[in-house]
Amino acid sequence: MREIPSRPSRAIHFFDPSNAKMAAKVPAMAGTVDVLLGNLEDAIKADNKEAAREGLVTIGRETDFGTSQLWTRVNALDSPWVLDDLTRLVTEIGDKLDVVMVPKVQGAEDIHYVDRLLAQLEAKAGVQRPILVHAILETARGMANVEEICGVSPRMQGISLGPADLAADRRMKTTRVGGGHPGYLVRSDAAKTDDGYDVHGEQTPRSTYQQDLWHYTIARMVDACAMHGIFPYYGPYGDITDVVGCEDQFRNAFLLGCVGTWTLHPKQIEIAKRVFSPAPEDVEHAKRVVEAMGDGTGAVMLDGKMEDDASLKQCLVMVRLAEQLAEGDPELAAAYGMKG
Ligand SMILES: CC(C)(COP(=O)(O)OP(=O)(O)OC[C@H]1O[C@@H](n2cnc3c(N)ncnc32)[C@H](O)[C@@H]1OP(=O)(O)O)[C@@H](O)C(=O)NCCC(=O)NCCSC(=O)C[C@](C)(O)C(=O)O
Ligand SMILES: [Mg+2]
Repeated sequence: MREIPSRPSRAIHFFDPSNAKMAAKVPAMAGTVDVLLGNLEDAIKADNKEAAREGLVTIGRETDFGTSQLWTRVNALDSPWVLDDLTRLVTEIGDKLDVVMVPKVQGAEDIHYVDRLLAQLEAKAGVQRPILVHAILETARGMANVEEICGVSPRMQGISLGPADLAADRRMKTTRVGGGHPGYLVRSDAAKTDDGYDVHGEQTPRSTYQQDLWHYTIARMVDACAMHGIFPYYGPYGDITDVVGCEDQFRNAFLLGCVGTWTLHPKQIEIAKRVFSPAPEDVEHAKRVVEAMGDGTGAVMLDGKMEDDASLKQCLVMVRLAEQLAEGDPELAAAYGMKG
């Protein structure tokens, strides 16, 4: 495989295959979510690890996933479960499994190990197409090695941010699973008063703006992925009830270059699909720029703004993403004025 297939993956929807109620919902979700991910790692009770693995084997065998991809998140490489996770899943449902997500990746050696093991198991099981690998960025060492991790194997499909483990490993002082923090802010300067500076804002209030705790991490992850032609994703937004904060965090990641995010609860799926599909008005504008730029060289004025070779490239990113999403979604195709 020379190029990682680019398929829509706006929402990577997590489910617990050992939870009968959740598992029962999966067949009906197939075809409506870009990625369905059977989670075996954190959030699955230790006593349920085997039930989750076997539950995923059953779901994998019995479900017609339609246009959805099937991914899994296996247990960590230093856990007692991962060897059985990989062995059982590849030999039983390897032909259905698109991507294996590996948690707590520290460096190239972790991906080498998974790559070799997958190759051995695929050969043993007669799986005809390579199963791809996705790493979660959730340790400081993984972060320091992110460029190397992205380029270490032709199986590397992408990287997601793991904000909870990463925060703990870095000793950040947030206890939230992703999202911002009200204490991480900047404050405007104090106003000058006759007797000095009004540092307490008693006469002139000092405005504050919350900043994005994850900006550096996501931006660096996006660069590392782009450099190696693989795909970056935001991760979980743990405050399920805060749909507004969730949408904002997802959109920041979309604007910075991420192609998708995780969804932990059904109500986050619609948010992810909306945010990671470009807005129809942005696609419309991008199409007008492409049209106006003719052979793609030189500079033109459109609505009072300069457009040139570089802005044309920005617009092509938007148009190509819209085309890809329109292909499988008649509603989006209509909104974008494209062929479905
Ligand atoms: C948050 C929880 C406990 C709330 O679960 P709940 O049952 O309390 O929620 P609910 O609102 O009452 O659920 C409504 C209905 O939706 C169902 N439901 C609920 N969730 C799902 C789902 N995902 N997929 C399919 N169905 C779902 C649920 O079964 C229920 O069905 P019902 O109407 O028939 O009673 C639950 O949604 C859940 O367990 N979600 C997945 C959590 C998960 O996978 N966490 C791990 C990823 S984040 C992580 O690991 C960190 C990271 C990256 O590693 C790092 O930053 O370090
Ligand atoms: Mg984690």
